[in-house]
Amino acid sequence: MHPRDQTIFALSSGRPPSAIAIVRVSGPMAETVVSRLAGRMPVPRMATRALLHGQDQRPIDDAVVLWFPGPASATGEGVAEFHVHGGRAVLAALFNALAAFENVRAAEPGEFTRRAFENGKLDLTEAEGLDDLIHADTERQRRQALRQLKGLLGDRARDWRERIIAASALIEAGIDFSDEGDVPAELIAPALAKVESLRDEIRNVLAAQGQSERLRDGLVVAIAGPPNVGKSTLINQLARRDVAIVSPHAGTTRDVIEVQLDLDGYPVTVIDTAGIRETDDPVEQEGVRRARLRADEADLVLWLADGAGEVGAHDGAAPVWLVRNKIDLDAMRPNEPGEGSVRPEFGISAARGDGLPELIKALVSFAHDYFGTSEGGLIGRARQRKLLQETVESLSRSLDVIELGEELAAEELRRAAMSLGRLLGRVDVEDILDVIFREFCVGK
Ligand SMILES: Nc1nc2c(c(=O)[nH]1)N(C=O)[C@@H](CNc1ccc(C(=O)N[C@@H](CCC(=O)O)C(=O)O)cc1)CN2
Ligand SMILES: Nc1nc2c(ncn2[C@@H]2O[C@H](COP(=O)(O)OP(=O)(O)OP(=O)(O)O)[C@@H](O)[C@H]2O)c(=O)[nH]1
Ligand SMILES: [Mg+2]
Repeated sequence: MHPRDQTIFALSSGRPPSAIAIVRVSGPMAETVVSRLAGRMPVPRMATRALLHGQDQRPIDDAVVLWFPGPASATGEGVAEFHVHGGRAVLAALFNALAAFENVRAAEPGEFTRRAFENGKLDLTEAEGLDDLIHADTERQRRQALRQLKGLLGDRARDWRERIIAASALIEAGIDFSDEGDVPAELIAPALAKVESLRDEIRNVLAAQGQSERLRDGLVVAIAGPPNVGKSTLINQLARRDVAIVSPHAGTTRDVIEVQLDLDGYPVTVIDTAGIRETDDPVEQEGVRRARLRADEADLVLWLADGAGEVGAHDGAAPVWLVRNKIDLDAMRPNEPGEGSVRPEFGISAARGDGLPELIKALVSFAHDYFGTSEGGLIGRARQRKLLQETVESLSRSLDVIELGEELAAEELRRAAMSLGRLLGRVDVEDILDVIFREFCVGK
C-alpha cells in the first residue's frame, strides 16, 4: 500500500511525561482502530470516556476518545484522538497497540498537515502559518502566524491569480479573433489597465510589508566593545538574570553568550562577546575572533565604552549604536566629543540601571522599523516574498512586451499566475513540498 494511503499516528502533545497526552490517528483505518481499542465508536465529536485495550485484551489506560469522521475533519480523513495519561509507558503501550494494526504506522513530521493540504483543507500559506504558530514565542510572531493560518495572504493571492487569468483570457481571446496578428485595441486596452493596477497593488503590498518574514528568526543584537566596559553586566540586566560572568578583570568573557528576549512582542537575541583588544592569550584571541564574527553577522551592534575616550571602533554592515556605560562614576561622565571622536547615543549605568529604559525603548522602536509590521505583516516567509516579487516582475514584463506581440504578453501573464500558484501550493512539484513539510513538528 502507498504510504499516502496508510493510516498514521503520532503524539501531538508535548514531551512526556505530561499530565495528559494526545495521540492522533488519521486515515482509513482510524475508525477500526477506535472501535477495537475503545470497544465501541464514540458519537462523532463528543468526548467519550473509554478503557482502552490492546489486541491481547489487556487494559492500556483509562482514556478520553474523540472521533471525527472524514471528510469534515482537520485532515479530511477519519481522525481519532486518544487523550491518555502522559506517562512514557502508557504511550509506549498505546503506540505498540496502534502499530499492531495492518497499514497503520507512525507519522512523519508534518504529515497530518500535509494530508490536510492534499485534501484541500489548507493552502500552502495556511500550512506555513500553522507551523509558524506552533513555533511562535512572542505575541507578534503569534499574531502574524495566525493571520497566515486564517488565510489572509492566501485569499489575496487567490484573488490576484483569478484576476491575472481573467486579463490573460481577454488577450488570448483577442489573439484568437484576429486573423493576421493585429489584436483589436479595444480588447487589449482594458486588459492592460487591469494588469497595471494589479501589478501596482501587489507592489504596494510588498512595499508596505517591510521585513515581516524576519519575525520568524528575530532580531540579533550584539554587545561589543573593549574589555571591561560592562558588556556582560549589560546583558545580565537585559536578561534579568545572571547569564554571563562579570569581574573587574579585563578579558573575562571568551565564549559568545546568547539570551532570547521578548521586547514588546518582538523576538530579540542579544549576544555578549569577548572584549575586543590585541592580546597574547590564545584563548582570549579566539574569543575576540568569535566576537568580531558575531558582531559582523548581527542586525544591530551596541558598541559599549566606559571612558570619555575613543568609542567608534567598529565597522561592519549593521548599524552601530555607541553606548557609554558607567555614567554613575564621576570620572566617566561623557566629555564634549573632541576632534575625531563620536558622541555616544546613549549614556547608561549597566550596574545601577540608569538609562536602560531609554535604551530598551530605542531597541523596540528599531525592531518596529526593522520588521516593518505596522501594517500587520501578511508575508510570513522569504519563499512567499520571492514569489510575490516574481509575480510583479512577470506582470511588468507583460506590459513591456505587449508592443512586440500579444502572445509574448500572454506568456508573461501565465508566468505570473504560476508564481501565485506556487505561493498557494497549487503547482508545486513533490520535492518542494517535501522540504516545506519536513520542517514541521511530528504530530502536526
Ligand atoms: N484536540 C484537538 N485540539 C485542537 C486541534 C485538534 O485537531 N485536536 N486542532 C488541530 O488542528 C486545532 C483546531 N483546529 C481544527 C481544525 C479543523 C477541525 C475540523 O474538524 N474541521 C472540519 C469540520 C469543521 C467544523 O465543523 O467546524 C473541516 O474542516 O471539515 C478540527 C480542529 C487546535 N486544537
Ligand atoms: N561603576 C560601574 N561599574 C560597572 C558598571 N558596569 C559594569 N561595571 C563593572 O565593570 C567591571 C567589568 O564588567 P563586565 O560586565 O565584566 O565587563 P565586560 O565588558 O563584560 O568585560 P570583558 O568580558 O572582560 O570584556 C566589573 O567590575 C563591573 O562590576 C557600571 O555601570 N558602573
Ligand atoms: Mg564580559
